[in-house]
Amino acid sequence: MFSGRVAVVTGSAQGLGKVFSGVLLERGSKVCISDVNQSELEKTYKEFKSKYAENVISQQCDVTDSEQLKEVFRKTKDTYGQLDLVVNNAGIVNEKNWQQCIDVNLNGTIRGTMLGMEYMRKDKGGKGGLILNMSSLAGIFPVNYTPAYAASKHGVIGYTRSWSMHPDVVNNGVRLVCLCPAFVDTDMIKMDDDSKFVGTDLAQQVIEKFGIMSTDHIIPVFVNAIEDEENNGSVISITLKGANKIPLPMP
Ligand SMILES: NC(=O)c1ccc[n+]([C@@H]2O[C@H](COP(=O)([O-])OP(=O)(O)OC[C@H]3O[C@@H](n4cnc5c(N)ncnc54)[C@H](O)[C@@H]3O)[C@@H](O)[C@H]2O)c1
Ligand SMILES: CCCCC[C@H](O)CC\C=C/C=C/C=C/[C@@H](O)[C@@H](O)CCCC(=O)O
Repeated sequence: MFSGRVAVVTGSAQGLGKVFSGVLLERGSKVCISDVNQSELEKTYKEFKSKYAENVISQQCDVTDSEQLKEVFRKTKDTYGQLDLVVNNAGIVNEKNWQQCIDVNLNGTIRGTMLGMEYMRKDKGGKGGLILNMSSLAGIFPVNYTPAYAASKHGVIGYTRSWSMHPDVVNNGVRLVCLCPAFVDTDMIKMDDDSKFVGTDLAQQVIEKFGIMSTDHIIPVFVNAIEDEENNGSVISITLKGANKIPLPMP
């Protein structure tokens, strides 16, 4: 299931993207890691390269820049000859610069999804595959201290679910899944920047309610989404209590 498969993971210099890339490499996949943060990307690349040799390549990429993202896909296909998995993981929290928040989280995911479909659809020369989009519990609940972030993550769910129901996509072997974790122990949840939230105290209260998961907590759900080839269109919440498929709300 993993051995010999080829993946693109955005925002993979650190945090969940780095963890996901490590999981794939450990299981024998080939991975193109990419991130806007060149210095952190270089460090992660060196670390992975020493363990996984030619199974890892790296390409700096800001997901708000279509040409840079296209280059990630081009390089991956040129190097490994195929593409089987796209993890649209790059994300930020920034309520002051809410435009950037939407552009990275939602538009970046849309760009990555479109490229993923272009490279993996059977009618376009691909072999089918999985597009795994990172949403959040903030894509399911309203979040009063990060409204733009919540909007971006709600958008990721709507976008992913919509394509997963399109016959041209389903019939050409591409499936799409959304992961929606609560708080995970990465730099994202650090209260280190006033521009992130509109009310750090409000954020703190919700973090206390949900607790903080280790990145390890997310791995089995990530692995299962890849292994379960029947899984298309799922939106999966992940909290300390476990993982649950969120049913479609009916009007
Ligand atoms: N940590 C959490 O509590 C949590 C919970 C739910 C969902 N998520 C989502 O998981 C994903 C990963 O977040 P994380 O917790 O690992 O955060 P993180 O801040 O540790 O990592 C995010 C990575 O994305 C990169 N990035 C930021 N802007 C980018 C851009 N324009 N182009 C390319 N890369 C960019 C960063 O440089 C960083 O390496 C995000 O989509 C986030 O919204 C995180
Ligand atoms: C502060 C860090 C910002 C990063 C956000 C991460 O993506 C994680 C967001 C995770 C969960 C947020 C949930 C918020 C829910 C509340 O606003 C509330 O509505 C939930 C109420 C649920 C209940 O009462 O059962």
